[in-house]
Amino acid sequence: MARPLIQMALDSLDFDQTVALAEQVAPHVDIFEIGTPCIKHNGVNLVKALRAKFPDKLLLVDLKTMDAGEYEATPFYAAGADICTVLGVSGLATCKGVIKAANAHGAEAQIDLINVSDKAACARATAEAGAQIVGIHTGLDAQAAGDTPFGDLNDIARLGLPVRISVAGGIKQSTVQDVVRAGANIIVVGAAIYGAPSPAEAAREIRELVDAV
Ligand SMILES: O=C(CO)[C@H](O)[C@H](O)COP(=O)(O)O
Repeated sequence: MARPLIQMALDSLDFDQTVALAEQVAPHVDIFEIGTPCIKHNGVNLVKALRAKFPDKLLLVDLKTMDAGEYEATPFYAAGADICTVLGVSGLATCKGVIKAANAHGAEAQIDLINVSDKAACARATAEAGAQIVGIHTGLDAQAAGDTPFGDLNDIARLGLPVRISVAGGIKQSTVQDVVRAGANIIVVGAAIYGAPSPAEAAREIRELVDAV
């Protein structure tokens, strides 16, 4: 298996703080995720700024698109996004729109399985439609209620679909190696890095743990 990628979730609303945090953790992560609240607040200009500052990093824009897939995603790919997310609950037509926009830009579409009731069916159908990545995702509100992404990760990994698997939802130092072993190709980390006393140090620890598996 290719080396798992580490994705840093940039979840601040503040433009300058987001860029500053990206600078701190850059040596240790592969993908910068512009989180949903952050992209809603700052828009496409933040994509352009991060693209210009970090030409060698992958950029994921967490649009969580729910409708008008191609129309919504196109300007973000055009601004330099490598990956945009679309909600599996939006339905196949919207997912296909984002996949089409991704393909038109030589980029990738990620299907977020958050709150999808039949995750295996959604993952199968969207993989068949050409999605490159499916995201197992326990959102922040569900985490607060005690949920974790681990069971869903095992279920989806077992399907052996021709997609990369991303996992998000409270991943931290004590769980990151288990998710790598369970088959995650992209490990998303937010609070465990940005909430640490030293985000750079926390990102470095995560990198070491992932690379040691
Ligand atoms: O997409 C998100 C919320 O919808 C977060 O960015 C994602 O869950 C990662 O953050 P954390 O590691 O704090 O859960």
